[in-house]
Amino acid sequence: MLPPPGLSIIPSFLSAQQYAQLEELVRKAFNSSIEQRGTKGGRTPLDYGIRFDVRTCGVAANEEPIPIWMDDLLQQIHESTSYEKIQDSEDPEMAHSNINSNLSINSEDARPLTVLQHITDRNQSLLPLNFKPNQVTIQHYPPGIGIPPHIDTHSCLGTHILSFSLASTVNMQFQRANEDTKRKMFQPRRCLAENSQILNKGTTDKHPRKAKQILEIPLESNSLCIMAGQARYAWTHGIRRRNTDLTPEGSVVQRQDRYSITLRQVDFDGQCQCAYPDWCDTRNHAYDSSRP
Ligand SMILES: O=C(O)CCC(=O)C(=O)O
Ligand SMILES: [Fe+2]
Repeated sequence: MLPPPGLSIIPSFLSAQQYAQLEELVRKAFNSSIEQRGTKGGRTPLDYGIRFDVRTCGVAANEEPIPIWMDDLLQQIHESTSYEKIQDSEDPEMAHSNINSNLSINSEDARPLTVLQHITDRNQSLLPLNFKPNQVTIQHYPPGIGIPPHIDTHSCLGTHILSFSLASTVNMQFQRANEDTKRKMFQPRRCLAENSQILNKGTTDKHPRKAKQILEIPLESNSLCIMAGQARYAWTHGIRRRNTDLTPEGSVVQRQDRYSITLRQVDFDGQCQCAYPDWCDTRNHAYDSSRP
């Protein structure tokens, strides 16, 4: 099983100094925030630029601008657009098609796969030239906490979803969307599973669901994960609620406090043009994005 076309993971994204500075400021933002909106299934989100509500999957205005201390990260992301062959980037799946790997089928209790060494060719464009995130969410995941499998809302959240990881490595799971995904996505509260998931203390599922083809990929600190194409529109991503993960070599690692910075380009009137109508709220009229 290959990783979803359109997925890129860039390790050591910032210089060591820039990374250390950013991690300190992210921790500080949580400690000093007077405006914490409570936790979402154990995660604490802080939104900048525009507010994204993971429960309704909608966006709303937000007074808090993207802080200037994120400038190094934004600048480095901007530089990721300036690789050559920009003109080829219209089809993000092509731009990412050479994630070359020896990946194999993975089930929930198998070892995770790694794509950290499968970096997109630097001669390919990772992001469109006009990519400019206007919505940033920082999340804190204490050990044992995850995020249910989901596809970021098609209509309002743009063609590329970025996630920068800090502090702890965590395994992210990717799965091709299916009927079950559709049912969950277009029900009144898409992330209903959030609070009903059982905290799994083990490294792997006690009762792995058979035939579930799930790719598990470690996201190391200071790595940038870019989801485009199928990875963004037609595969779910999520993090299981557990205290430990397996490395690709099979060792058990204890999770630490993890932070992530998700960056998106929001279009309030967005009409998604993707090729995956099954998972698309623009095409699926049962979905009402104005729902509270
Ligand atoms: O924490 C992460 O790396 C991903 C977060 C995410 O998928 C989301 O907020 O939509
Ligand atoms: Fe997401």
